[in-house]
Amino acid sequence: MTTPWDDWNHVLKIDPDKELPEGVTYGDLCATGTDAIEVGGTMGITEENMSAVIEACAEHDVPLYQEPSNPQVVLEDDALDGYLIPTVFNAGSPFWITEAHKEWVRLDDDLDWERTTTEAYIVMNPEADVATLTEANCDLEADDVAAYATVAERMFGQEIVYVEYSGMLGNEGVVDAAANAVDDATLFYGGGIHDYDSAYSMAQYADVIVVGDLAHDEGIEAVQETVEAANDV
Ligand SMILES: CC(C)=CCC/C(C)=C/CC/C(C)=C/CC/C(C)=C/COP(=O)(O)OP(=O)(O)O
Ligand SMILES: O=P(O)(O)OC[C@@H](O)CO
Ligand SMILES: [Mg+2]
Repeated sequence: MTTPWDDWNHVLKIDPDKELPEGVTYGDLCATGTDAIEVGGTMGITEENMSAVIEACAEHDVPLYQEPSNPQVVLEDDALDGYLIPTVFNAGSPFWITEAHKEWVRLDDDLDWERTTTEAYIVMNPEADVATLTEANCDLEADDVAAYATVAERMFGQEIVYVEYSGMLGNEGVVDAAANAVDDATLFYGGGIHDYDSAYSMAQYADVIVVGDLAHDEGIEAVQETVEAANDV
């Protein structure tokens, strides 16, 4: 089976709760050469701020995905190419593994399964909002992460395994181990990518690097450098 993310090297994650640098537009971000835009964040996400970003990006020619942090903010919008739904494999509470998902399915009997895919998160930065929210056990060695990645792919049939260091640059050995542990699944890496070299270092192992805060903190040229690195590996 081929999936859109088979061909991706770079994803730009836009947080609807964060501002853009002065003079930067969503259109500029869409035109950085990134392979896809993911709209999502952990805290402060509402239907209003989500739809504002999705509307602004929809006018531009780049694949557009929503990454909802809870069922209440999922938007039905034809401009979206799909929904990437997190499930946190090392969460401390089952709510973030399957329970939020159960509630979503219970409350919506008309889900768009064709456009819905889960992402098997392994959350690694204990300081990140996503770690606090999900009570993730981030005290993991490379072999733990590799085993989670294998469980995600082989036992739970996950197409996307996501090593998430949101807010900090991760450990290359950990990402390498995760890469070696998956076969067909697409490995996403995100966290702390801030320039060409950091992007290149993680793109050596991950199939797709995800760049987030850089777009909000630095702007276009910095993001373009990371796109270049992702495509140079
Ligand atoms: C069932 C549905 C529709 C949703 C549930 C989805 C789940 C399980 C979400 C839990 C994990 C989560 C909140 C993912 C959101 C994406 C993410 C990891 C964003 C990065 O977050 P941080 O960088 O930690 O947070 P901020 O940038 O918001 O501070
Ligand atoms: O914001 P950064 O640290 O780039 O992380 C990107 C992404 O993995 C967050 O979910
Ligand atoms: Mg963040």
